[in-house]
Amino acid sequence: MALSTGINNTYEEVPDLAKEFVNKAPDETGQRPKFKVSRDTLVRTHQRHLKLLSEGSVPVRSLVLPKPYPPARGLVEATSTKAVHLGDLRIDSRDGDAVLLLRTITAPYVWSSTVTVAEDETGDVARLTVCNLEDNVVDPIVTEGTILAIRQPCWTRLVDGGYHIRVDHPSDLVLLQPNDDLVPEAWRDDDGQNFKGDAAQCKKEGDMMFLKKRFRQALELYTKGLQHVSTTPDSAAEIDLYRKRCGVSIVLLRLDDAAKDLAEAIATHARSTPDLSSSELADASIVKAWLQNRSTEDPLHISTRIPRPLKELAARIKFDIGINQSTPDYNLSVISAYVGPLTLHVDAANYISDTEVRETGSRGRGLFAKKDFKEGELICAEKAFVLPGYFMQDRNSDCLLYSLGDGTAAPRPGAWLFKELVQKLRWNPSLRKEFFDMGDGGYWEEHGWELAEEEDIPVDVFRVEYIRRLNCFSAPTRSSDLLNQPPNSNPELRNGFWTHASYANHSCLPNSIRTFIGDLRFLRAARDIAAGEEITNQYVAPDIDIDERQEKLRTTWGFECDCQLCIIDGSVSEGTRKERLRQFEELKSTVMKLGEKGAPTITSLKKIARALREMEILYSPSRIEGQTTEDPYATLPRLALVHPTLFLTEAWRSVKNIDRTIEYALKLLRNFGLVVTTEGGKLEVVHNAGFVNVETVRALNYLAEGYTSRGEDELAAQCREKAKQWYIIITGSEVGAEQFFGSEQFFS
Ligand SMILES: C[S@@+](CC[C@H](N)C(=O)[O-])C[C@H]1O[C@@H](n2cnc3c(N)ncnc32)[C@H](O)[C@@H]1O
Repeated sequence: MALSTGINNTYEEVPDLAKEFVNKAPDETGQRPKFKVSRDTLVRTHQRHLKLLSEGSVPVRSLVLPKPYPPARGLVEATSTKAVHLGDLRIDSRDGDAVLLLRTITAPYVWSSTVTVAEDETGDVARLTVCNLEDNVVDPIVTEGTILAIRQPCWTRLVDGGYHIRVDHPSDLVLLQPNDDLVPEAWRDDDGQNFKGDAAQCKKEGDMMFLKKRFRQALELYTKGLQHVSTTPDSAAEIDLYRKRCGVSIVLLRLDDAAKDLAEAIATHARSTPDLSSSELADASIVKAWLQNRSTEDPLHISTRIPRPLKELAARIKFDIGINQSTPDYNLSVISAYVGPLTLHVDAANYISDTEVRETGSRGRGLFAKKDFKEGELICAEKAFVLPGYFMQDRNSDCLLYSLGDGTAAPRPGAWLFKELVQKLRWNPSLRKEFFDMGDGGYWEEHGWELAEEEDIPVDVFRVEYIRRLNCFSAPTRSSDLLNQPPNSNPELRNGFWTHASYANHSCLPNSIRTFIGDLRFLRAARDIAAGEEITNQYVAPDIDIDERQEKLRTTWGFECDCQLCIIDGSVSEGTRKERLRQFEELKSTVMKLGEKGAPTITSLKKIARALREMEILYSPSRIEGQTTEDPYATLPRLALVHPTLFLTEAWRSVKNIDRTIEYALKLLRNFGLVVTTEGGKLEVVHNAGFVNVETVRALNYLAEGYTSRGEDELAAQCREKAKQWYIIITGSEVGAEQFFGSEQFFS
């Protein structure tokens, strides 16, 4: 579908207008709408929008979250709910017990949200907008004739002056079956349009729908088939229908339902197999518990005692829910070869057992080592809770997320992650606890919302978004892919969510490095870590300027870093800080101009080296308050010096000056806080501040080249060894190392 500007499309919210409206329009809370729109007008407007949609007259998807309000809680029951009609509703005024029954009278418009026209029992009509639904045009959820219960309904004003019924939280919308107790008598007899075949026909028709990607219709047909076999037992058909419905649920990320159906399929198979009929496999609740227990163990040997198709589904469900193994046992080259933009999700168990989450004292909870880890060792590996897959190049997948409550906005990676998180949480109550245990920045507590002991955790979309923002990570398809990007390219990264490793707090001087291969996220030790030590990670590479650095951490994650680098950078006088930045910018522009002229001359390099020496003075003890002799930067990164040193290292290398290349490569490592000595022909990293990155790997490789040229082969080999170790730390595995190191130009 070609996207257009969406002119005349009033179903699509324009975020800037919506923001202005929310902040400036007079408060009409509790009032009745000023006018009613007739059924004809609503339907006509809707038909026009359906036409726009089919013509592609839609803008980029904008998901707009209004000002926060809590979701409806508990279950909708015919006895305990307060039935209301459209005529009873007020503007922005929600009653937690009220339920509005609606029946849709049009096909849905599905783009940024699902929009339809619906009537209540009295025949009154309204535009209904359902946001945050995992809806699509091919397989819509709210089709014409759907009966819905809207919880805590109210009128919401539209920017163009109209009114609609808007639903944001998944629990505020309940799709009802025509025979549900809540459904009014007059709407009950809708069976006429339904498929009337027997179990076999339901299955056949369901398969057809599945092939057409009409997954929800397939689900309905398999359910109907199962209703048939409940009255005319046929275990083979029953197993088949449960298995098929399980497969559809997996596609729709409904893992709880999938586990339930597969458990039924396995139990039915066991009951109808003489050898198994009296085994635990005949008890669906035991099988379901095994499917969801997060363990790789199979003490009942379930997977070896069931037919292959069921075994494969069991593996699929267990991997998708997440299983934990106690050893870091991964074939990374196989996993890496499998992974691609369309195959992000790998079949692998998590390894998290040698780390634990506990209170830190001042930074909330943190991740801690349960054993000693050597530099480079895998600390933990974890499959994503959610990592959306979509085509980066496809404009149709463009999507933006706006939160009108706090005025924030997120581009496509965050928007899709939000959408998929809502979907996964909505359909899998068993996975909610681990997600909602993550920090939401105090949002839920601030409002005084608490849950009863046994209460199902509601999917509050605003809370989901707070948790997403504070805990998600940007991920490339493979970390090693980033090494092959052209300089200064800024590839779009996906946004994903990993629950265990996300407890690692930030430090600018981290002891672990995170990497990604598909949806597997690895943490490796950037230096030796002792049992009991907190594991830290750089959320973002620190800015040179401490104020900018803290500002970024404050606005994105709500804290200021107090690592040793931040303490020392923060104790430098403002004058010196400004001077560092000024000299850095000046040098940067000199270097850029030089780059434009082609190969640098020796004279120009010497000039830059002189300027760098002057900058080094700005890091001397005399420049730091209260310091006289001791150098507070002795083992700390000197961030303003990194880029000029990097330039000089590469420039000396390009003019084949071996001694200078070695000198500046060592300086580069030092300026990253990696203090390296080569005394006695032995490479030793005497201090490692945690800045292991592609530049430091390259610096080691340049050292190896240089020492080789000087005939110092032993030292060169040690540099190469270290470079390879660091390559694994920064990419997660040794895949691609040969290509990376082989492509480097050696001195001739
Ligand atoms: C991804 S979570 C880490 C786990 C978090 N500490 C918790 O208890 O859920 C990110 C949040 O942790 C806290 N945090 C992370 N690093 C921190 C640090 N260096 N100092 C203070 N707070 C930090 C901030 O509240 C941040 O929003």
